[in-house]
Amino acid sequence: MNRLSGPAIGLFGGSFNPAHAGHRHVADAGLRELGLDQVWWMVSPQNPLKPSQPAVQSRAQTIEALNLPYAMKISHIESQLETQYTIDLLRQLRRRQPRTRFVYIIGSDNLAQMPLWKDWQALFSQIPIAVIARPGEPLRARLGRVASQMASARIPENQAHTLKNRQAPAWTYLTLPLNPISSSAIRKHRAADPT
Ligand SMILES: Nc1ncnc2c1ncn2[C@@H]1O[C@H](COP(=O)(O)OP(=O)(O)OP(=O)(O)O)[C@@H](O)[C@H]1O
Ligand SMILES: O=C(O)c1ccc[n+]([C@@H]2O[C@H](COP(=O)([O-])O)[C@@H](O)[C@H]2O)c1
Repeated sequence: MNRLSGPAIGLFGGSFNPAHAGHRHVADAGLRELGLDQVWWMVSPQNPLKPSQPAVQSRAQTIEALNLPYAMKISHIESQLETQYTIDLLRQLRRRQPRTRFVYIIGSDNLAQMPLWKDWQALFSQIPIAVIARPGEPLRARLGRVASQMASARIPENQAHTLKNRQAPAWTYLTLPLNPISSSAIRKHRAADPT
């Protein structure tokens, strides 16, 4: 089962407009439930499926304000490699760090949306994926197209800590206590009460 022996790193991509405690909940799950050595908070320059985002640096500052623990890093790798699509980023990262055990981490809203991503099946064949349940999405995501198409590669939640050592395709769905926070709710609240 063990294909690589380097550090186990969770790749946690996001718009982070702004970063919030729900993101920390996801990254904590990466360290605790997946047993990863590090989680990289990769600030996406521009999610191809979202409207134009504020500058990367200003969004990164909202991550800094969360005072992340040592095992979590803010990463600008997507800006450095000039990738916009996750599959392109992963291919480059795997070439640059062939021994590292990368795990890709997403919230369940992104699993449901994944058929819109570039080459999503290739993404599953590149890297193990951990999906963290999110309010409003679990049933739709679990029963969605991606989950059913990838059903044979799914590993039980109680084996999540083995994901980092598995050959892709392999994924798990973590039904931790849900965290309801979202960036859009924060933006809406701020727009309504800018004081
Ligand atoms: N509360 C949460 N629970 C689980 N996953 C989350 C939560 N908040 C964000 N995520 C996940 O974190 C990643 C980055 O999310 P993102 O920066 O887009 O925040 P967001 O709150 O989803 O933003 P918006 O509301 O603007 O869409 C995504 O994979 C998303 O699914
Ligand atoms: O590769 C794609 O087609 C793709 C489409 C939508 C989103 N993503 C990635 O998904 C991650 C989460 O995005 P977001 O906006 O939901 O935080 C972020 O790293 C994006 O680059 C990737």
